[in-house]
Amino acid sequence: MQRQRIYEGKRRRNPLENIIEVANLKIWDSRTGNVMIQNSSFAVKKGSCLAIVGESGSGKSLTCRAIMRLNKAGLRQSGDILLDGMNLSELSEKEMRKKRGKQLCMILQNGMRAFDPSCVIGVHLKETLACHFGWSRDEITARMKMAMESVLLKDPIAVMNQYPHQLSGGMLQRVMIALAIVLEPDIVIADEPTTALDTISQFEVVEQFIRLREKMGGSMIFVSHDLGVVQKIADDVLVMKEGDIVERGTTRAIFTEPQHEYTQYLVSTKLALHHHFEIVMGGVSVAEH
Ligand SMILES: Nc1ncnc2c1ncn2[C@@H]1O[C@H](COP(=O)(O)OP(=O)(O)OP(=O)(O)O)[C@@H](O)[C@H]1O
Repeated sequence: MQRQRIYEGKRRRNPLENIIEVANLKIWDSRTGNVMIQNSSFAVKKGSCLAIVGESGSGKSLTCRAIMRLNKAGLRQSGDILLDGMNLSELSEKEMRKKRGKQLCMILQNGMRAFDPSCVIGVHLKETLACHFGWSRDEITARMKMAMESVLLKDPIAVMNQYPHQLSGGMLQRVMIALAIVLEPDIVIADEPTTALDTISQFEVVEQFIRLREKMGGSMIFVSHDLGVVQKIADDVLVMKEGDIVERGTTRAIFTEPQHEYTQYLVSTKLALHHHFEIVMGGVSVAEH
């Protein structure tokens, strides 16, 4: 059924329910023949947030990078990835570059890796935005300033004049979120965006992600180890284990009635850890909801 719809042409005529559809995704290492993702199919509904959870090495990042077509050389992928009905697997690298940033925006685990270390943040932001929009430098600065203020970055102009290494991990993630606000992509893919941060920055950055969703009304894939955060931000959850999707469902269903033994294990252990985090932060425990 899903595959049939995929081959109706590059773009379907009817308004679609899903912003992303992944069908029969397989990822393997062409050098060793090792298959990391066997056969993965899932969809992200328009305007919703899909969380991908699972232990380290379960294939979450490979899946995200496959959507962006950014997996490292040597890794191959097959299957179909539709963005609003358009099959990304059929696009040339040049066409794909136009989609990245403008329509598909990825926020990485480590902000330091996202920015060019040799130039100040503002240069990177201007180059990125100038490549997608015909805005003047002043217009770009004004839009970025407004977005940066909205994610509570004080003195955006000073931030734009600093090098990545001069900013904290939390600040860099907020700059990335501000950039996503300006880019207004069809979907934001956030791959463990809070993992590299200290506890206080994690808390603040998650709040900004929640606001980003409210602002964009947008679609999101949110990869996280932290099920407490997932419970706050996601509408639906995919659970991955060793390259397979072992369970999927609404966030409520996953947390209240996990079916798979592995999901039951994740929910019980991770919520216990998050409970500790909430106590340390003085917030309300998710377990109390
Ligand atoms: N460039 C690569 N070449 C070969 N194998 C890779 C490559 N990148 C990832 N893998 C392997 O693919 C599997 C899935 O990795 P992936 O990074 O997607 O896991 P993950 O679920 O995102 O884990 P983490 O939470 O630690 O980021 C792992 O076994 C990993 O070693």
